[in-house]
Amino acid sequence: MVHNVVFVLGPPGSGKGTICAKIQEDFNYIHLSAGDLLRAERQREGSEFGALIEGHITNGTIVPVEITCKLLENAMKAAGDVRGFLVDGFPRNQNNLEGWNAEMTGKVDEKFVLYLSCPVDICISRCLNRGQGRTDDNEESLKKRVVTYNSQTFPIIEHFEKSGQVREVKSERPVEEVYADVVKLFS
Ligand SMILES: Nc1ncnc2c1ncn2[C@@H]1O[C@H](COP(=O)(O)OP(=O)(O)OP(=O)(O)O)[C@@H](O)[C@H]1O
Ligand SMILES: O=c1ccn([C@@H]2O[C@H](COP(=O)(O)O)[C@@H](O)[C@H]2O)c(=O)[nH]1
Ligand SMILES: [Mg+2]
Repeated sequence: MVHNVVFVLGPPGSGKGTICAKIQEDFNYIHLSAGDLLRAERQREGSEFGALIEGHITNGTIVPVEITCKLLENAMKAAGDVRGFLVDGFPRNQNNLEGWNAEMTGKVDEKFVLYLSCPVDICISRCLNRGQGRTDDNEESLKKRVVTYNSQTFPIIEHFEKSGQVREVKSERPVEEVYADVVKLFS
């Protein structure tokens, strides 16, 4: 079975999780946040990757693709028959992209990349006020996450842009305005 996939990318705090939750509710797409899957794996008793994942999350660096891709693939297999998957926060660097392509080519139909663009100062302020107790929502980790985003993730968005796959939605606006533009891409 070939699964429809929409990648959702943008800086930390740009609203990826918020928008994906709304799409999931309205369009029978399943939201798979790579970060959430890694946080769950970090907490899983007996996981051999817990300490490694924690180190990467705190430092804003990127977990090797073998781990993240396996978590995503397992979640997709477990979901059953749905319209597609919103893969939130992945692929984040060249390693992620190459590993995903090696493992998933032929198993997925990549529809487009939803790029939520937002100025970094707004994103940082949103993360600092998110109130979810994330270990990486502090000034120090956020600085590192932004460096990683600019140096490794933005080039991946540029890569997709070159093949015409990117749909940019400006997400510094109120959620309902952002979502109204996103809906047009799924309708
Ligand atoms: N358009 C918006 N306007 C104002 N606040 C927003 C908007 N979108 C999201 N937020 C808020 O900003 C915070 C970050 O949003 P969210 O968790 O969706 O971002 P994210 O892109 O998934 O971040 P991360 O990459 O860190 O996981 C949350 O507290 C959310 O409620
Ligand atoms: O594909 C991924 C996704 C996430 N990470 C790590 O998790 C944190 C948090 O990710 P969010 O998308 O903000 O929830 C991120 O900074 C990375 O350390 C990853 O390695 N690979
Ligand atoms: Mg998120």
